[in-house]
Amino acid sequence: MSHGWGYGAANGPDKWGEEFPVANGPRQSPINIVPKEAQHDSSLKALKVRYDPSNAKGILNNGHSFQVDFVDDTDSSILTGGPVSGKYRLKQFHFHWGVSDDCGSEHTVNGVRFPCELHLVHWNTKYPSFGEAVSQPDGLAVIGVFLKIGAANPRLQKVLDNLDAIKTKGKQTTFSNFDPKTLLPGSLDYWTYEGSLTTPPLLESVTWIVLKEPISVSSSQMSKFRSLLFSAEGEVPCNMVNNYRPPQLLKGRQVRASFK
Ligand SMILES: COc1ccc(/C(C)=C/C(=O)O)cc1
Ligand SMILES: [Zn+2]
Repeated sequence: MSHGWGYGAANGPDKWGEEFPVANGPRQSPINIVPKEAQHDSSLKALKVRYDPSNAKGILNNGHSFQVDFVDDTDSSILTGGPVSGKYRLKQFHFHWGVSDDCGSEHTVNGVRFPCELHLVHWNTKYPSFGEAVSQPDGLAVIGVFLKIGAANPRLQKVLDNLDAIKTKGKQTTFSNFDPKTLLPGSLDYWTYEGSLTTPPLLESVTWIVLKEPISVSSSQMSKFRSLLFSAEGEVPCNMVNNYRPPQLLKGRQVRASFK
């Protein structure tokens, strides 16, 4: 690719393999989840997340999505249990969404796409930093949460209220006192499989934990996501939509379910 990766025809997911050959690797994400083919594994533990709202630091338009970054220099916001061993620290969360309500999620369920998907990115504290963990096969654990059109979500709105301040690529603002646990559904039942980052560098370092139960988002709230721009201030405006990678080949991987 002559210019940075993105989601357009010239630099989108079909082109990423030119610069990032692991795009065609054995454990790429996202995938289509087929519940009937996901085996219940009774040895899977319940997911445990404990986040300290004071760890929330800032919110950034990174030109591909927007992310909320967390202070990760202590074990105050961690994921334990579930399919992982040890402690994984929360680094950031971000979203993927479509140009309309009929697409946007990265994982699909029986081929069904949701309008949006939340990713909470955690790194394994057996490594000294996120930067070290991101290239290790057990380096990251990402919780994926589907968003389904329904009632407006007041907890999500606390995040969306900050998007006007980060409309263009590179803009960031402070974002404090927020507990990402408020974005999780009532049930923490999950599917899990071994996969990868879904954006370049597409490193195969992620234990995916995809929650079965979606959270709600209104169509009006989805329009707020779509008000962001991929482009920087002063550039030709390009709406930030369809920032999702389509499902990748399973290549023999097993998807396990924490529930019957
Ligand atoms: C080292 O650079 C990185 C770039 C992106 C990511 C993530 C967290 C990608 C994704 O969410 O798919 C990590 C590291
Ligand atoms: Zn993501």
